[in-house]
Amino acid sequence: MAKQRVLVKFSGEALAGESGYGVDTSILKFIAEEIKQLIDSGIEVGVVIGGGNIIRGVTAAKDGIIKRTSGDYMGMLATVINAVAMQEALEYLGMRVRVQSAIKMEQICETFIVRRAIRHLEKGRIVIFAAGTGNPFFTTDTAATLRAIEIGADMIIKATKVDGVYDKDPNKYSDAKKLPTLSYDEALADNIKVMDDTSIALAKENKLPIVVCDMFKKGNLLAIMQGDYEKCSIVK
Ligand SMILES: Nc1ncnc2c1ncn2[C@@H]1O[C@H](COP(=O)(O)OP(=O)(O)OP(=O)(O)O)[C@@H](O)[C@H]1O
Ligand SMILES: O=c1ccn([C@@H]2O[C@H](COP(=O)(O)O)[C@@H](O)[C@H]2O)c(=O)[nH]1
Repeated sequence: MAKQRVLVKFSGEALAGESGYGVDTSILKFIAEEIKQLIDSGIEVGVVIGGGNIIRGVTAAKDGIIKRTSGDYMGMLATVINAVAMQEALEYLGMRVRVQSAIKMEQICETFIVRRAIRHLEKGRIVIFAAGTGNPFFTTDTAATLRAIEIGADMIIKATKVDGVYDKDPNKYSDAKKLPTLSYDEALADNIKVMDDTSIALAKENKLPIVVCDMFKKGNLLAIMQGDYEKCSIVK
C-alpha cells in the first residue's frame, strides 16, 4: 500500500507565543512532537511555516518607506529563520530533516528541487519548504498548496490559531458558526479569509483537499490523517 503523504502548513504568527515576537522553543517542541506522531505512523511529512511572527511584506511596506517587493523578500527570509528553528526542534526529538529554500542560500540549507524533496520524503525525512514560493506578492499558504501539489501530497493541513473554517472570522465575531465541510467555491466567499484565494484556487484546480485545524490541539494531526475530521474543517 502506498504511504500517506501530507503537507502541513503551520502558522508563523503562533510560533511567537505570549511574547508576540520571535520563536518560542516550547511551541517548537510541541509542534515537533505532533509531527513525530505522523512520522512514527509511517506518514511522509512536508512542512511549510509562515513568517507572521517576524515580518510580513504588507506590514513592512505600510508607510511607503520600504517597497512592497523588498518587504515580501524580508517576509520570505523570516520563513527561513522559522524553518531553521523548526529543523532544530525536530532533530532534537530524533527525526531526520532537510530544509529546502525557494531562494538559494547554500550555507544554510538546500535549494528547492522537487525530485530531491520527494526522495527525502521516501527515505522518511521531513522536508521543510522555506522562503515561500520565492516570489513576492504571494503567501506561505499559496507556497504550501503549491508544494503539496508538487510533491503529490494527499492533502494539505493548515494548522493555525482557529479550529476550522467559520461562516465569518471567529476572532472578530463571537456568533460565527463552524463549517465542518465546504466546497472550494464556498471557501472562496468574501467572508472566509482563513486562506488566501490564490491557494484555494490552486487546490481546487488540482483537487487537493484542505483541512483547517487548531495547531495546539494535541493529537489533531494524526487524528486527521487517520480520517477523523471531527475537530477541524475540510474544504474539498
Ligand atoms: N471565516 C473564517 N474562518 C476561520 N478563520 C478566519 C475566517 N476569516 C478569517 N479568519 C482568520 O484567519 C486566521 C488564520 O489565517 P492566517 O493566515 O492569518 O493565520 P496564520 O496561519 O497564523 O498565518 P501566518 O503563517 O502568516 O502567521 C484566523 O486566525 C482567523 O482570524
Ligand atoms: O511566496 C511567498 C511567501 C511569502 N511571502 C512574504 O513572506 C511573508 C510571510 O508569509 P506569511 O504567509 O504571511 O506568513 C508574507 O507576508 C509575504 O510578505 C512572499 O512574498 N512570497
